[in-house]
Amino acid sequence: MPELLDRETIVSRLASGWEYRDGAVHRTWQLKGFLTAMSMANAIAHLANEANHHPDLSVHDYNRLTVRVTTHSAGGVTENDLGLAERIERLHDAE
Ligand SMILES: C[C@H](O)[C@H](O)[C@H]1CNC2=NC(N)=NC(=O)C2=N1
Repeated sequence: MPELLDRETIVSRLASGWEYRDGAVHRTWQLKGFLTAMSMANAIAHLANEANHHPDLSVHDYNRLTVRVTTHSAGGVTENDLGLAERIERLHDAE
């Protein structure tokens, strides 16, 4: 089982815009519209499924997308979560 990381390690490795709270790393984006937010959610879903690491995704308030990444089996944030957060971040940069 992957090892839980401590707060200092997590916070020092998060890209700007990401937050650590309640045992997970989160980011919310405001996109151009509802469909753009849905498309980004789908792109994340594909990437996550390939990695077999599944975040919580919420499209809300018309054009906002919130992603929450944690490792359920470990009960908190592990290397897998920081890795997925980085890949999501790169995907967003590319869009
Ligand atoms: C069997 C399979 O590898 C596990 O159920 C995986 C799938 N995706 C997962 N995703 C997340 N976020 N946490 C997990 O603990 C997890 N476990």
